[in-house]
Amino acid sequence: MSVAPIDKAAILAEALPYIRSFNNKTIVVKYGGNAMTDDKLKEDFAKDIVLLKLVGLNPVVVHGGGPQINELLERVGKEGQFIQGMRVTDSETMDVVEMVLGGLVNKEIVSLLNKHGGKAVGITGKDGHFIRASKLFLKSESDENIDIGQVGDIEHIDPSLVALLDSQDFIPVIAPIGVGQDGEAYNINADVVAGKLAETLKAEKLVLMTNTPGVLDKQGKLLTGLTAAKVDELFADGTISGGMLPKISSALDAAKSGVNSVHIIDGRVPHALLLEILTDEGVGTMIKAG
Ligand SMILES: Nc1ncnc2c1ncn2[C@@H]1O[C@H](COP(=O)(O)OP(=O)(O)O)[C@@H](O)[C@H]1O
Ligand SMILES: CC(=O)N[C@@H](CCC(=O)OP(=O)(O)O)C(=O)O
Repeated sequence: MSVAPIDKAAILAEALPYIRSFNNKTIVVKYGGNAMTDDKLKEDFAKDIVLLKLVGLNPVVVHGGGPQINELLERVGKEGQFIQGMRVTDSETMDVVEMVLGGLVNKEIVSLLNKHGGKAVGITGKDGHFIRASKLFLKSESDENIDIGQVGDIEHIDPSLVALLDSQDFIPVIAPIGVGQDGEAYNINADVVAGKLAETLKAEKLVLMTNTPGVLDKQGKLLTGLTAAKVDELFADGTISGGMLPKISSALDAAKSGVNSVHIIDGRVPHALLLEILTDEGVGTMIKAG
């Protein structure tokens, strides 16, 4: 479909108020492993991030890689297991998680951003000890601890490394791995890292990119706006499950902690990020604290 020149100009002009009001503001973008499937989409994502940086915003990328971890686990004869949306992580799985998140996925995103003119730097929470974590225990329905291995609960995020990179025009690309007291690695859900980082950096926006149009109701209809009360309802009646559980909890925590706007959007839609940030187009689900 070709767009008339006057319409193209109108679309560009529509971006001006957004570029102005987000000037120098931090935007945390979580790039989910499920949204990373297609090469063309990955290129488009990288171009969008570089464009945001060059027009004066401060994008910070946190990436996942759940499906990519599953793929390598399968190759070594292991099957991924999840409880409440969190991967059960024994020490062998932790090695695979570090290889895939800290190595393959992180460096692929860094390369793509740099190919399109960005100055991306890939880091994990071990770098400068910037994400400190301790062992996470999930709770059963009868309030008993469930041990899922080397999965981390974030104790503290030090914003100075990310701020330093931002100040020198680098784009931080963060793998969700935390570090414990004795230097041990912890696997942390990427949505949890993105939400906590957005809070710590006092980000203007948190955008979670995934593989659904947003949060769907039981009939599969998109819910464009969610409040805390509605989220409780959806948790209670089982509308939200699997990977959407930590995603919504993190989104809501970030909204409650002062992140101005929090969105879950469909990373399979080309340039969904630009549509969300620089146009009047509402895409996906917006999560509000109230
Ligand atoms: N109510 C819901 N609306 C949309 N997706 C949901 C819902 N409940 C569970 N999901 C699941 O959550 C998935 C997204 O979470 P996840 O697989 O962790 O993706 P990502 O890798 O992007 O973090 C969707 O693909 C879908 O299968
Ligand atoms: C504890 C836990 O579940 N960690 C995740 C980290 C990666 C992730 O969150 O990836 P997505 O965003 O693609 O789902 C995992 O091991 O899969």
